[in-house]
Amino acid sequence: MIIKNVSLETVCGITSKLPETDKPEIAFAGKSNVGKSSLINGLMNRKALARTSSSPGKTQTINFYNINDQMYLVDLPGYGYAKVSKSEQEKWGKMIERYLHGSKQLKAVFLLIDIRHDPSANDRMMYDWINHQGFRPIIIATKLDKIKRSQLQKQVKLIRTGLGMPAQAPVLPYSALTKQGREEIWEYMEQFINEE
Ligand SMILES: Nc1nc2c(ncn2[C@@H]2O[C@H](COP(=O)(O)OP(=O)(O)OP(=O)(O)O)[C@@H](O)[C@H]2O)c(=O)[nH]1
Repeated sequence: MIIKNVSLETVCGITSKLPETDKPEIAFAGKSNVGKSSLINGLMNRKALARTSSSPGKTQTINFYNINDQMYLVDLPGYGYAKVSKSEQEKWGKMIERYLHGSKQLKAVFLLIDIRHDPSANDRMMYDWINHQGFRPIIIATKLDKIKRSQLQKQVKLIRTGLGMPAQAPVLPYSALTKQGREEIWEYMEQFINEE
């Protein structure tokens, strides 16, 4: 997709009413600090519209980015950040559930996993949960530039096994530094957007 204009259209806090948009939505989930804001900025060709930070746990809102008045990228709050209280995390869990369950326009959910690490218990829970909500999560393995090329297959396999993924399901590696993988992710997103 050629990005002509993007804007942060809606920011939802924990008690906000979720918007009912009339354009396809693609959502992004992942644990705090996995590189979600960096990915969303990269997909939008923007340096810093989505907040990036080295202090994790900042994104405690659901953000709707309008792309070309054609679709929305939906940034879900990062999970698993220890400094956010259990009760707060539970509230967010319910809010995300409300969104996944309630959105009429949600076409796909991408789940981000750091390519260097085994998926955590929280990652597995999120993966199962997205499945349970009726979506097939597409995995994006972030921070590709942090591993050697020779480690790629091994790390992808760790992610597959760790999440219990079916053989054909894709794992899309991405680096926010080099933008490697950006086109493949857009190709996937466009398939979902064009699907009826
Ligand atoms: N080397 C490298 N660093 C990355 C990459 N993606 C993100 N980072 C860094 O990882 C840190 C976290 O990135 P963010 O994009 O803020 O992560 P987030 O998932 O939005 O984090 P939360 O706000 O906690 O939800 C930042 O210091 C980024 O610069 C990547 O592909 N390569």
